[in-house]
Amino acid sequence: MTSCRIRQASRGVRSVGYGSSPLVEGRGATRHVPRVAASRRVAGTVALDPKRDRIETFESARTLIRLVNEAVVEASGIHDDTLTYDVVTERVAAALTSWVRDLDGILPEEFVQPSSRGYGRRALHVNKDGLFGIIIMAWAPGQSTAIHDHDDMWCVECVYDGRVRIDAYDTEAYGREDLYNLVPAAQSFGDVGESGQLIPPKDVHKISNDDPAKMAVTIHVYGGHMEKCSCFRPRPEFGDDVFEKESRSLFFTRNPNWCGICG
Ligand SMILES: N[C@@H](CS(=O)O)C(=O)O
Ligand SMILES: [Fe+2]
Repeated sequence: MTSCRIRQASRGVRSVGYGSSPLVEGRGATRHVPRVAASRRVAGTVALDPKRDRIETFESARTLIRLVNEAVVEASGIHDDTLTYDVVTERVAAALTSWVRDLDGILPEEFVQPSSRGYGRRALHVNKDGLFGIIIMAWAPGQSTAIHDHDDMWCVECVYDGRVRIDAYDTEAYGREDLYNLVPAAQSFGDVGESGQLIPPKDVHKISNDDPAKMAVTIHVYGGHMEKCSCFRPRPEFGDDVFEKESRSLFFTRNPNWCGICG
């Protein structure tokens, strides 16, 4: 459950967006090269200063956290019946889009690395009062989620790099508590700087990077600490569109190469 004091009033899925990013071979692993701020691109070349760039990415990430915090806290502090999930998600979506597009936001490179064990999932920030969490996801070509929900939390997703596909589903009771008919409801694609909202109970979806060659990176803001969600497993013995709902724990991607002095 979200600890956000925001009343749910409407629901829906809106499209997200993505762009392109190169993959280069690093030492022993494929390395994803983060986007470079547009202001640093000069006639197709980039003036690189690795140390300055590195510091700049953390400064930029702090700006992202501040903008999201302002959007959520302002919306949460208003005790008004007219305030809905729509308000907070729209404010957060505007903050994310503005950070990516207008501010040329750039993330520290460890957040955008692919993982061979499924899409990369790394926490950038968890609000100390449990109001929201910002998770960065890195999608290698072909990687995707299972069909899942968001444990009753609102969510805003924004494309930072590449392009993702979002498949949304409607759920219908099947006649047994843990079984549901899933009906494909909407398919959309997100490009760089585009944001989309997912508001329960209309939040059953799957995200994938179906580009065969390009990475995608997305920024996800949830209305709390999301430590579990429900996944929907096909149960063809009951019918082609019948799925069983199962609770799953969510984990963060670990990369042992991050620590240079590990014993
Ligand atoms: N909800 C997924 C990513 S997405 O499909 O919204 C996760 O937290 O890993
Ligand atoms: Fe999700």
